[in-house]
This record gives sequence, structure tokens and C-alpha cells, in this order.
Amino acid sequence: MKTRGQQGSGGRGGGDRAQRPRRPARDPARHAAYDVVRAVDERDAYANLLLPRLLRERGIKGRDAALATELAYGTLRGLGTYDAVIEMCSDRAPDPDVRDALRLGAHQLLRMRVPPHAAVGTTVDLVRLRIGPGAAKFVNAVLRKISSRTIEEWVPIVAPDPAHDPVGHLAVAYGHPRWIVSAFRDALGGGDEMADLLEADNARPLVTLVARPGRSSVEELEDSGAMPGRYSPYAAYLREGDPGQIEAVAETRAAVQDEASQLVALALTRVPLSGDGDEVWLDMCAGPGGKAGLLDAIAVYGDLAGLSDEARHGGSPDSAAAGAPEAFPGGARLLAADVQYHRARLVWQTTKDASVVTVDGTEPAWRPGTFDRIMVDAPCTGLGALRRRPEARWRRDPSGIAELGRLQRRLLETALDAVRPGGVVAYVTCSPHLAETQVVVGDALRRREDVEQLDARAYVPEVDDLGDGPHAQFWPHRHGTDAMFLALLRKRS
Ligand SMILES: C[S@@+](CC[C@H](N)C(=O)[O-])C[C@H]1O[C@@H](n2cnc3c(N)ncnc32)[C@H](O)[C@@H]1O
Repeated sequence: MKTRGQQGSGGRGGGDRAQRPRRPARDPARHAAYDVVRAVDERDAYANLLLPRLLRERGIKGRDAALATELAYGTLRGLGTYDAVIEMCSDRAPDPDVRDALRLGAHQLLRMRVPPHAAVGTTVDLVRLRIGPGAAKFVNAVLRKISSRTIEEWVPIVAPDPAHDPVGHLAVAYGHPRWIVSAFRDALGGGDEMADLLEADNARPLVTLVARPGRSSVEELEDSGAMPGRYSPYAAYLREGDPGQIEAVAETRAAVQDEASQLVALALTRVPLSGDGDEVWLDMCAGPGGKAGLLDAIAVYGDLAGLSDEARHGGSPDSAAAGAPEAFPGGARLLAADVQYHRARLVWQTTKDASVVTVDGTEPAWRPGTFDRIMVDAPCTGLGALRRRPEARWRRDPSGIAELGRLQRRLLETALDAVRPGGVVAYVTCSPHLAETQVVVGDALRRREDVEQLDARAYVPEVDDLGDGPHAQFWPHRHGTDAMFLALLRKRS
């Protein structure tokens, strides 16, 4: 029996370094990324919660932290594409722990600028340490095959022919489930922009802050290193750093909020009402409180930024017909409701003047015709915010849409009962799926003669390309925002 020192020609004192058993390199970034990908796969963990915790616990900082983030999030986003390539390069189905390592290696080979020898070598080291030598050999062989082609060369091999199956092709090429590609295509009304949309959906979104009027200002956020937003007068982009460290955010005078989320709340406050009174507002599905935080501030202090004359008279072709949006002067109060106690608590923590209640919006605790303005930010599939959670697209399931649709209809119906004649309801989803957006609104309009739909685009005149109306549809590739939907419905006087 040979001892370790006598193995082959490359023993401890020998000259053949290539044959010496290699000690796996210490590689905290890759180990952390692997742990995240495994936890997401194995026990449905949320990457955006787990990764920061692992980085903190393991003291991973700076470039290593950035590498771990890119590895984990990029691998999770691209799973669909990588699995197709891995399948093509494997002679057997890998065990889940091995498959996750292969996904990590494939991401480095196909979408990162890691040199192939480093991508293969570090992944093999990781597998040898975490799983065993047999698996390491298998991973080495598969990754070497993957490294023989670029992603541009693999896609035509592993994806369906775009001429026969354009949706299937896009799904594999851009790492999205097929049903989601299909839903996006239906909502966009065609295929021309699909590649841009899916690419934008694969990019990490900018951290967008909101300076709640009367409580903070964009200038204050600029002093903390942010730059003014593109559309919302209250938005600022933070390119780096932890938003939680900004004083205004820590004090809930400002918050993290996507720009489309700011604009749909702002739009609700800009619609002129008919009849008397504009003092009582309702956010019916308020948790965790992004829109409620902005509505609460505008209700009390008014829309302090207002609109520039240019924005007021520019924007969509219908803005003139609808009447130029006016800045709300303040002096109202917001009631913020959510069916879940812990979500209502978050609203209470982030708002300052709003009354917050735990209420089921479909079984209202208020009398019909109570409110002047109502926000219904309905629970939905969240397909418009896939950029924020890398694994979310693989967790969503189209089977829930019918049930969500029933809830969305009931919430909109009770909101239309709860608004006074001449008042307005904003129906919002963070999803462009037609079954959750236009179909829900269309059904409400068919059922009720006391409701008219306004041209929502006229109330966000700062933004172009919001679709053919009368609703407004935001898109990541057009606006850099989540794919948020807004319909404005007025109860006839
Ligand atoms: C899309 S989220 C709202 C996001 C929130 N408006 C924001 O901007 O931060 C939908 C919310 O509706 C709540 N919800 C679900 N069913 C509800 C119901 N029947 N009545 C009231 N709220 C409900 C959920 O708990 C969830 O917090």
C-alpha cells in the first residue's frame, strides 16, 4: 500500500506540482454564494435576506462581498439557461447539491468575466471540499464541456428555434419561466421589446429613495450621496452604500421606494375631484407602507414639489383633455389598512400621521361613500418586481392567478363602494399580467354604471411611453422602474 508521500511521481518532495493533491483554496465569496444557492434550492430561503446575513456573520466585505453577491444573485436569475446547458453537457442527472455547484460554475463561465481555468478550478475545489472527490471529478468534466462555448454559442443549441417557438426561445435565452415570458408579451402587445425587457429584468435595480414631502427633501438625500431621480420630484437614486445608514431613512422621513410606486401614489393625489371635500383618504392594502408613507406626507403637507409647467402641459396627448394635474395643497388625513397585523405594524412604524388599522378590505369597517381618495395596491403575483428577488421568478406559479383575481375584484369592488361620488380610486398592481390588471378593471367597469375610467397617463405627465391608455403601465426597460400598473376610476357624482 502506498503512503501519501509516495503517491505517483508528485509526492511531497517531488517536482511534479500538477499531480500533487491540491488543497482546496480558501474562497469565502464562492462558499457564501454556494450556501445561498443551496438554501434557496433546498429550503426555499430568500437570497436577499440570507446573503447579507452570511456576509455579516462571516466578515466578508468589499470585493469579496461584491463577488459573492454577483455569484449568488446572477446564478439564481439565470438558473433556467444554465440548467439547459448543464443538461446538454452531462451524461446523468446531477444530485441537487452537485447541480447547484454546476450552476455556480456555469454562471461564472457564461456570464461573468472569470477566466475559464479559474471558474472551473474554484468550483471543483469547492465541490471537493463540500461534497467529495467523486463529485469534483464529475463537475470538472461538465464544466470543461460548458467552457468550450460562449453563451451566445450555447443559446441556439439549447433553446427552441425562435422561428417556431419565440416564447420558449426567450425563456431559455433570458432565464425566465415560459409562462412569465408569455404574460409579459401579452401585456406589451407584441414581441419587439421582449429582449430589452427581459434583459432589464435580469439587471439589479438602482436603489431608489423617496424624500417624503414636509419631512425630508431630495436636497437632503443628495447631501447623503444620492442623485435626483428622473421622474418623481421626490425620488433620489443611491448608487452605493446602505440606505439604512442615511439619517432621513433611519428616521422614516425618507424611505426606499421604487419610482413607479411613488408616481402611482402621486397620481392619485393629483386627480381633481368633483363635489365637496378632500380630507379623508384610504390606503386599503397598505403593508408594508411604501405608498402609505408618501400618501400620509402629501395628505398632511401637500404635494410640495408640484409639477413644472412643462410637465403639466407636456406628457401624454390626453393630458390637456383630462385637465392639467394640480398639486394637492394638504390638509387631509390617511387611514391605512392591511389584513395582516404584522404588515399593518410596519405601516404604523413608517408613517407619522396616518391612522393604521388591521382590517380585511373585503369586509370593510367603514360606511359606503366615506373616502375622497382610495389606493387599492392589490396583492398580486409581483411579476413586475422580479428584479428585486433573484429567485422569485422560479417560485411564482400561474395557478394562483385565478384566486388572486377573485381577491383583486372584491377589493376593487369594496373600494368603489367606499369612495364618495366624485371621489377617485387608484387600482394598482406590481404586475403587468393582464389577468390582474386590465381584466380586473374591465370587469369592474362592466359591472358598475357609477364608475368612469380616467386617463391615468395624464396624471403622470413627466413619464412617456406608458402605453395606449387609459391605464398607465410602467416597464423596467422603458422607465427603469418596476412594471407597475395604474388605473384611475372616478365614482360618478
Ligand atoms: C402589494 S402589497 C401592498 C404594498 C404597499 N401598498 C406598499 O406600497 O408598500 C398588498 C398588501 O395587501 C394586503 N392584503 C391582502 N389581502 C387583503 C385584504 N383582504 N384586505 C386588506 N389588505 C389585504 C397584503 O397583506 C399586502 O400587505
